[in-house]
Amino acid sequence: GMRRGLVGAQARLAGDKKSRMRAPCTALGAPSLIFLHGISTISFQTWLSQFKQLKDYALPNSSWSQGMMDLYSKFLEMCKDGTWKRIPSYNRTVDHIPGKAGSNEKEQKKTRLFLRSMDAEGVGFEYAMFFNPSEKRMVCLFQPGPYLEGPPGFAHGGSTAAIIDSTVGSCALVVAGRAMTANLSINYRSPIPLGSVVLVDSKVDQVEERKVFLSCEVRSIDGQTLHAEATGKDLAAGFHR
Ligand SMILES: CCCCCCCCCCCC(=O)SCCNC(=O)CCNC(=O)[C@H](O)C(C)(C)COP(=O)(O)OP(=O)(O)OC[C@H]1O[C@@H](n2cnc3c(N)ncnc32)[C@H](O)[C@@H]1OP(=O)(O)O
Repeated sequence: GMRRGLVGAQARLAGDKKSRMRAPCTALGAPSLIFLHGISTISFQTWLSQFKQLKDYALPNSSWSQGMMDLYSKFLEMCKDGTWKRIPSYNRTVDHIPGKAGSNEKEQKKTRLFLRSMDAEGVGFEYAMFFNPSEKRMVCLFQPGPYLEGPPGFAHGGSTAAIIDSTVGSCALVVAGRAMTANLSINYRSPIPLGSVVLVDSKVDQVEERKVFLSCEVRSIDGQTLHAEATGKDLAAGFHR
């Protein structure tokens, strides 16, 4: 139903030459409001994002291994009943903030989300996140590329810290609203081979006023290898008083 609604909306927009001629610059404004009816907010935003040219980087590309693709499909399947939600990923933090997406302010144009700083596909951080609201759990499918090397053939500890921080941080963000990582403690248990796929699995354990306590494990797909474990504390809001 949702898909049919979108296709219908696009067809109507494309076919409505009169309104396009009358107001070519308001394709995002008035006409889109008409189509809001009957379309869920999320799918509407997804549909809208194509006009704002926001590229979602958490979608499969040719660098993804079969293991990454299989895992991604498995999580997409688990999204169907609403248990899990796919989290889109843009290359600027500001585009994740509702109401600020697609903002063209000069200064913001120059910034990039650290994990999306490499343009070539597959060389750096390839990842996709899924959120489970009832478990307050954020899982990140992560395939480290060749430019994240630390020890020969293995991921740099800083890159592991970065993906853990982002996963834990996104989890805190979704659960508690605006949040900053105040503390992150990582134990590295076994090196992560470059090009392999691991699961970064984080959850909120406790919330005490502004303090959000999180834990995280990085494991191989089969769960047999523990690569890293971490605990973190995020502080929600208040930091921008
Ligand atoms: C959806 C997709 C989106 C995708 C979007 C992408 C997501 C990316 C996420 C990236 C996440 C990051 O990298 S964040 C960037 C890295 N982090 C930072 O730069 C944070 C730098 N630090 C700070 O700005 C500040 O220290 C804060 C905000 C963390 C805390 O300052 P504050 O707000 O003034 O709080 P403060 O009064 O000091 O402390 C409040 C209480 O917390 C405790 N507390 C404070 N700091 C700590 C600490 N490090 N460890 C333990 N406890 C602490 C205090 O003891 C106190 O407890 P009590 O006395 O009340 O009991």
